Amino acid sequence: MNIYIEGLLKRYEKTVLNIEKLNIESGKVTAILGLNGSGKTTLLECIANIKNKDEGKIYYDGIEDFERVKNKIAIMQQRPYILNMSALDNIVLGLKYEGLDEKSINKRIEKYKEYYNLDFLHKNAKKLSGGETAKVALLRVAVLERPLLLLDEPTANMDIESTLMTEKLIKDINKKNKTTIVIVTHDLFQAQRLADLVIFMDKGKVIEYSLKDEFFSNPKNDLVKKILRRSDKND
Ligand SMILES: Nc1ncnc2c1ncn2[C@@H]1O[C@H](COP(=O)(O)OP(=O)(O)OP(=O)(O)O)[C@@H](O)[C@H]1O
Repeated sequence: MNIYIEGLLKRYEKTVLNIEKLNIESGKVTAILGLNGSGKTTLLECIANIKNKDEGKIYYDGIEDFERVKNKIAIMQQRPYILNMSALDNIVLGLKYEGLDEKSINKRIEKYKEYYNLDFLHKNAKKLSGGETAKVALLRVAVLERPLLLLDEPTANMDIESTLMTEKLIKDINKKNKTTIVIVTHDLFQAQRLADLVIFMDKGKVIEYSLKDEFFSNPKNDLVKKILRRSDKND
């Protein structure tokens, strides 16, 4: 699903999002990087219509009416809302809601189970660790197989192995289902491993947006240059 954004403004006490034009390409993985408070989550949540924008337009495959496309979009939020039931029930709830029968649900779950050691599936999801909770939250949206998947720091609480498996899962979803994926991350290496395109945000604006290789080898913006130079020195 293609996303085209025009004149997007979001204000609280001050303006936190101010995007003149942004095109998120269909079928690609786009990583959003940026410092704390730069507007990454707000952008993702405006796209998912969780937050109301103050001004501007967002087109989904050319359609501006969110109601017509809402069933094509899934979002994993930074602080996912976990229901007081088993981990497995949390994961299958969306599929049940969509009216899938038990056989189709089991088939769908089997497809995604191989990525992690899910020995906590029958535990109450409220009692899971941070990393386990993140896996439930991610699988819950992955199994829906919607054309647009928005992921807000999905691996922030995961160990290295789980992070790499999550990246494999994200790549597989993108390749097999041609899903458009937008992922917010603080991990430059993750963006390097995963993304086709990279966006860098600062103070609510997109200050750099390019193909991944171009972003890392030849950034245009001074702040981005400085950050990439510093991360090189820390290697
Ligand atoms: N409900 C709210 N009320 C007031 N200000 C808010 C609200 N939600 C977000 N903000 C402010 O909007 C700005 C952008 O926040 P946002 O969460 O989008 O940043 P972010 O880039 O995702 O940050 P981080 O990397 O820390 O997750 C911040 O200054 C934040 O304090």
